[in-house]
This record gives sequence, C-alpha cells and structure tokens, in this order.
Amino acid sequence: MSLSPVEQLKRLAAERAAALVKPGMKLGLGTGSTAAHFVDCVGEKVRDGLDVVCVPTSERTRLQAQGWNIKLSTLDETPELDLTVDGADEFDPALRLVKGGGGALLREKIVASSSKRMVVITDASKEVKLLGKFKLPVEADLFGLTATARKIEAAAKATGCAGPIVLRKTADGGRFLTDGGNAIFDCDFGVIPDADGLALALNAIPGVVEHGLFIGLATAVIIADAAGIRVLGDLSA
Ligand SMILES: O=C(CO)[C@H](O)[C@H](O)COP(=O)(O)O
Repeated sequence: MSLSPVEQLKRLAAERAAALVKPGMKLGLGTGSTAAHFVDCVGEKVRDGLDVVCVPTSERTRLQAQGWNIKLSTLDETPELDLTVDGADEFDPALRLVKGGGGALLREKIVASSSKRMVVITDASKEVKLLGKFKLPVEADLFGLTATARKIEAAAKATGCAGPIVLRKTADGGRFLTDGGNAIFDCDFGVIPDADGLALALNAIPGVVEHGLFIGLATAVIIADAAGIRVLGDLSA
C-alpha cells in the first residue's frame, strides 16, 4: 500500500520508535493516526516472533492491536510500563504537549504516567514555540457542563488566555463521548502563555475529568521531516 508523503513521515517516526522496543517489554500503545503506525510496526515485529505485552489507550487501538495478535493487558494486570509511544497534536521545546484531538486524552495520560518513558512520534507540523495553535481538549463529566465550562473560562482568564469553548460533536452532529463516557470541550484559547499554570488551574476544577496539557510526561519527541529524523529529549531516559 502506498502512503501519502505525510503518512510516510509518520511511519518513519514510528519505525524509529519501534527500534526502541526490546523483547519482554511492557508497552503503552497510543491513539491516533501516527500512533497507529507504531501499532503496525509492533504488530509486524510480533508476527516475526517478538514477545511484548501492550496496554492500549483506546478501544480503537485495542481493536487494531488485536488484529495483529499483539498480547494485550490492562493497567490493573500490568500497572508499570517500560515505554509508551503516542502521537500529539502539538509539542513545544520543553516537551510539553497538547493531546486529545482523537478524544483519548484521559487513558493516554493514565498510561503515559504509568510508564518509565513516553516517546512522542510526530511529523514536523506539530512543532510550536508556544502551545495553543491546536484547540485544547478538556474532558468533562456530563454533570453540570455549563458550570464546568464557566470554570474553565475563569481558569484560562486567570492564566492569561481566553477564547471560545465548544462542546465537541460527532460527524453526524451528536455529542462526542470519550471511551469513558465523558464530553470534550475544545478550547480555542490561542497562545497559552502559562501552560503549567493553566494545567494546575484545570486540575482544580471538579467537573474536569482531564485536560490535554501533558506536562512533564514526554521524555523524548521523534520528529520526522523531509530531512529525516530529529530527536528532542533523551530516547534512553
Ligand atoms: O492525542 C491524541 C488522541 O487523543 C493523538 O495522539 C493526537 O490527536 C494526534 O493524532 P494524529 O497522530 O492522528 O495527528
């Protein structure tokens, strides 16, 4: 199957990450079109005899991994992982991420935080100096959504940003629900001048289940562009 140029870059980044996988490892499998290439790479290795056990971050990824006969586990059975590989919607030079474009941010964050290393794979289009080009996904409990949205607005204002907050919809206009049954607000705050402060402020809102700011989780970012592979951070950390 021939891949479009951008899919080729995603595949290249995924292959670099797959080179980190060693027999016996416990892996977290991310969600999204880039992470899907990594699942394919792991699947090919498993087909060739590699023995690993993997925890998927979404039902979508679980189904894809099952298609490859990848041995799957849960964080209840396997609470500590060696390596998680996932995509991102954007990343900054300090390896802070925005994630959740695919709606899997909660499980992605739980899995990444249960992992010794989180390696992000991406093409160069996701690189930013300051986070905020991508609308920040915030996962919220269905109870009291309007009240929660107001608190999110206040948290943004208190940390120097503002903008429309829209409840995510499905393609056919229904309410988008995560694998955990929650809603997602897509927050168009523009540049986020204080991502650390905003993350803390969002953490303090009771109706917020999780948000897409991943801070202090990624240990490396593998970036594929026309010139080849670039790495931010430490792949061995
Ligand atoms: O956070 C995510 C899903 O919740 C994805 O990693 C993110 O949306 C990037 O996806 P893609 O690789 O398709 O651009």
